[in-house]
This record gives sequence, C-alpha cells and structure tokens, in this order.
Amino acid sequence: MKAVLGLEDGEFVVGEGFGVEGSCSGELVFSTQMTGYMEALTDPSYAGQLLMFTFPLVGNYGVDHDNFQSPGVCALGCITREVCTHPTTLPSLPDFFEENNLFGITGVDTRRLTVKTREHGTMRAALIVGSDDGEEAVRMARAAPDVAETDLIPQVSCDEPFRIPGRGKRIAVMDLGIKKNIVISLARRGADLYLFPHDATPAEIGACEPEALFITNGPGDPQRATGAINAVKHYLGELPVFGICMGNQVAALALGAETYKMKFGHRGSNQPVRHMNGQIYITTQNHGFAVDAGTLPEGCRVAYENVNDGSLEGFCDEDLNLFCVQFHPEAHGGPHDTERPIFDLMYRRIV
Ligand SMILES: NC(=O)CC[C@H](N)C(=O)O
Repeated sequence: MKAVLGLEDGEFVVGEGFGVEGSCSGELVFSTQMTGYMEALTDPSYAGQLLMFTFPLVGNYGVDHDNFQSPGVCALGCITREVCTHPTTLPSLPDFFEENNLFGITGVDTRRLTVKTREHGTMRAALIVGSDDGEEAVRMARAAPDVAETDLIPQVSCDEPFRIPGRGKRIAVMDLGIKKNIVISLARRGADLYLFPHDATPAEIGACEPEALFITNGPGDPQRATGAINAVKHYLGELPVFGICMGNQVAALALGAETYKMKFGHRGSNQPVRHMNGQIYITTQNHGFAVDAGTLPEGCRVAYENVNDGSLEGFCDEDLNLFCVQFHPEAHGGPHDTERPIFDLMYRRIV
C-alpha cells in the first residue's frame, strides 16, 4: 500500500503505508527515543501531532498493552524509516495499526526530515495512506490549523471526575491528558487521587478536600489550559501545587510568567537536564512549548535547566510550596533517574 507524507514547505515523501487507508494532518514532530514507541504513541500529549521516530527501526518488540500510557494511540500518525512486521511473540505494530484504524508510513528517511525540522522549525504535515498524491498531501498540510489554535485538551481529558483510592495524601489531579505512569508513580507513594476534567472549577476541585493540587501533562498550547490555570491561581499558597510538563507551563502562566513555542521542541528519552546543584540527569521529554525563565516572578527559583539549549526544565517557589518539572520523571519509556527524587520530593512536600 502506498503512502505519502506532505509538508507545508512543499516537499513530499512517498513511502509504504501501514494501518488503514485514510489521511490525517497536524504538526510533524520527531522523537529521538530508541525504544518506547508504544508509550509515545499512546501519550495523550501527542494528540494533534504526527510522530516521527529518528531511530531507524520501530516495532521490533511488538505491541504490549502494558506499555500503553492511555487506552489507545493518541498521535495522529506514525512515521518510520523501517517498521518491523515480524516481532517474536507480540502482535506487530502494522497489524495493531490495521486493527485500530491508524495511519502509518515507513520507508521515510526520518533522520533527514529531522535535520530539516531542526533547521526550519516544526512544520505542519499531512499523511495520506493509500495514495502517492504528494500535491494533495502538501495542500492538506498547508490547510491544517496551527496547533496553538486547536482545542486538543478536551479530546484527552477525562469527562467526569473519578477517584483512584489510596491510603495516603489526598491529591486533586487536573487531568489534561494524564500518562498512566504518572498515576502509577503517585499511587506507588500511597496517594489518594481525585482526577478532574480540564474544565473543573475550583469549587468542584475543593469538594474532595485536597491536600495538594497536581497538574498533568497535556497536548497543545498551555495557554489553552484555562481551567487548570484558574485552579492554580485559586489554590496557590493554600495548597502545595505540583506539575509535570504542561503542568509546569500552566503553573508558570498562573504566576504571570510567559510560555513560548520552541523551534522544534524536546522529544525523546535521552534529554539531559542539569539540576542547579550541578547533577545531570537523563530524562524523557515530550514538549514543544517552554516557560520563559526570565519572566518568572520574584520568589521562583529555577531548579533544572536543559543541558542542550539552557531552557527551563523545572522551578519551585518555597514560600508557595510549588514545585514543577518540564521533563517526565515517570519516564515510560525512558530512564528512571528522576522517578524517585522528583515524586518523593513532591509527596514529602504535602504536609
Ligand atoms: N507533555 C506535555 O505535557 C506537553 C505540553 C505541551 N503540549 C507542549 O508541547 O509543550
């Protein structure tokens, strides 16, 4: 089956399709992770994006549902150099894509397209499976809305509040598209979790009598997370506030700081961050927006920065008991270096 990937700059690449015939368009992003392709594809923060892997072989250990970070694939499409059709025991990625009506393309020089994305900045793209009409793919790419104009959070947030009971501290979680392993990391510490939809009001959140507020990861522009920004504004200083990834950005916005769109973002399981004490950690990341550290108000302290580009990777405010990170300490996929220090620190801060 033919497939074609079109870019907004007019280039198109013809390859071999997998999954089902059809098309999608959105932002083309690359991940440098070497494993963890199912964790990434099912990460709700990839909603609205076509996910391209720089690692040349994807799917070589099949599809294991234990790795899923949400019930299904959230990325719009999957772009690979080579996809494995015969993993040893588990179902193959192409078979899974076919059964679940998903779009994939293989035979693409993803490293070249990654270099191009790094030079040009993130582009809109369209993937058509079942066709090699490159001109049409380019047209679709150019017609795709900008990610900052798309309401992605409601697509992946829970519809109704729900509880994941634990014997420990009560944490209200604003679900902007939470990854399963964040739930696991919090539950492992005994947390009694109350999850709320993205538009829950402070009063609705308050009904569970939380001892802390946690803002999750999520897709798209953090400025669209207005419910979460309001919740942080409301509870800041009253409850400890924690955030991961979009949660970090939301907390900064609630404090009056600014976020910006990065040229091509950080996505992968090999992103080095430096704690301000000098220690380097290798982290999992998936973000295209960042907090402008220079706009953080007085009282906030930068806790982590990215080793590659110096961008903000975490900050805290001791007086307000606020602590957030831009990277993903829950990993999955990726190294577990920061799971214990970050989640232990967050949990210990709940008094
Ligand atoms: N993983 C996330 O929470 C990503 C946050 C936001 N969507 C960004 O791209 O920066």
